[in-house]
Amino acid sequence: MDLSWIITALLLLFVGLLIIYTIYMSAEHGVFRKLGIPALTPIPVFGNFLREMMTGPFMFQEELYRTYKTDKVYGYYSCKTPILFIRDLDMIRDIAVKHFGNFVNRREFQIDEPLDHMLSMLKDDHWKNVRNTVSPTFSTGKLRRMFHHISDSTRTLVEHLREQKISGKAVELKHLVSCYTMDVIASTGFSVQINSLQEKKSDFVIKAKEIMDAAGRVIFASFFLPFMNKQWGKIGISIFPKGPLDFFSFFVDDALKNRKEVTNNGLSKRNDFLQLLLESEREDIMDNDNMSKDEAQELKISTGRKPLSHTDIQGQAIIFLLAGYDTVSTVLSFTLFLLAQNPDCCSQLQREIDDKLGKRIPSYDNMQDLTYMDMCLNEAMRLYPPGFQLDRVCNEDIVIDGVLIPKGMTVSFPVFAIHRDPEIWPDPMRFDPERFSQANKSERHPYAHLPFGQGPRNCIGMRLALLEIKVALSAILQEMTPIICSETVLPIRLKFFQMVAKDGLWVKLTDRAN
Ligand code: HEM
Repeated sequence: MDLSWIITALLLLFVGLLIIYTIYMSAEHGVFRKLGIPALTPIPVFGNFLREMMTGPFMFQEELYRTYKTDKVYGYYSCKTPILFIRDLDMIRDIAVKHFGNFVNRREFQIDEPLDHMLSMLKDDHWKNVRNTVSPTFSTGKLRRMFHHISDSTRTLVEHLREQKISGKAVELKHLVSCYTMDVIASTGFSVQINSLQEKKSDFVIKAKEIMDAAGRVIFASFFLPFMNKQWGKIGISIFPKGPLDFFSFFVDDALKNRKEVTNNGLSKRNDFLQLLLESEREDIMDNDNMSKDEAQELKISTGRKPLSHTDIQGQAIIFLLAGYDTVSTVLSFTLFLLAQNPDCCSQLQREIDDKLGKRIPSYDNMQDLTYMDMCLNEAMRLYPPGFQLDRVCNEDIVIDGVLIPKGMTVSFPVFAIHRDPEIWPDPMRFDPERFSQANKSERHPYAHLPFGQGPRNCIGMRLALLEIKVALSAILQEMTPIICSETVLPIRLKFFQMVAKDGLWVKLTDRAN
């Protein structure tokens, strides 16, 4: 055959595929017009994705929130997928709580096993079963038993900060605090003792970071090649880096094997997340001698619970790592930074700590009555919420408050924009913990503040997260004060796609005595 024929045939094939791809990617681009919902005008294939990428998700969310100021809901297209933003707080409540049964699942992303078994990704009854099984891990009794792990990691962090304070050097809070949260996860999750501040070469730290850095690739694959979802594995391509995933899968398998031997030999058990997952494999958990009556009761309530599969267990071990690392370090580092910027609030918080704790090492019980600390944390999470956009997928046509939401539609809560809405939060960029006093709170819509989401699918790790943050914050502020310094860059500018300060969160630490 003549070469020019081959080239023409290939060209035609390419153009044909391009047309099919364009039609496929743009097939749903008229949905908001049909529903009579205001929306951005999409361009073929990309929808409004390019605009979102150019503006960055934070600014994009705020821009739309301002544009559709008078609308309860409005839409945009994330490549192929229509996304319905819900601006109205009553509607958010209805979706997250009242009609939860119709909005159980989240938007699907392309991920490989065992990541597709992580709680955050599971659907319907599978999600319900795993959530019921994992929930007791975060009960008071369990958190109390994990507390010494948190205490130990806090001591390491404070010792390091003390050295920095003495040297008079500026510190970048996000980096330091991330090392702390990695240590806490390794110990509370897996009873692995690491010191990330010293051992930067620890396999655990390196592999965990590699997994977390792969998020961009997952988004790209899911948005532009949605028809390939679930197909990558079949053609031998792993969207997530295979090495670190295997590392964690083997790590979990190995730990589970050892634990089973310990249990079978009647030796004493570990108090960590992995141990609880292991126990969930067994159906005789109600008679487990390692549980308090309350905890056993909590489990009994979840009747019909099936034991978790091995892949389920691997998935939960990995989500424990992914969900608990960056979120906690973001909140803790921004809170310390905002306190450095607002010395009056910092002094008030230190007075509360002095009052409730004195110089004692923070204990589990002390953490429950630090009300001003709760107010500071809530205010920091208002300004810098790690979960800045939350979504649910509608599983049956439903009309809420006069708006028809069709089956399959992804609805999204614009948390970042709601948290900075001047009509809800006057002078929104000002750090003002008083916004969370009982009196001020009672005057506001309860769904105006959503740092941990809402309803049955909210953050399962909230209590552990707050405990970690409060213990570290108390121990640091008991003996030192963060202050802004010549290295501090203000105002805070966020990275394009992450809740991370572009220029770092630089402060100096001074002695309380000064
Ligand atoms: C300050 C730290 C944290 C923040 C701000 C945070 C925030 C969130 C948010 C906003 C959601 C989505 C909720 C929704 O859709 O309504 C979520 C879900 C989740 N979080 Fe957290 N989180 C934090 C720490 C943690 C920790 C420490 C863990 C576990 C160790 C954890 C585990 C999870 C899991 C498993 C889900 C998915 C729950 C489900 O789908 O049922 N989070 N988190």
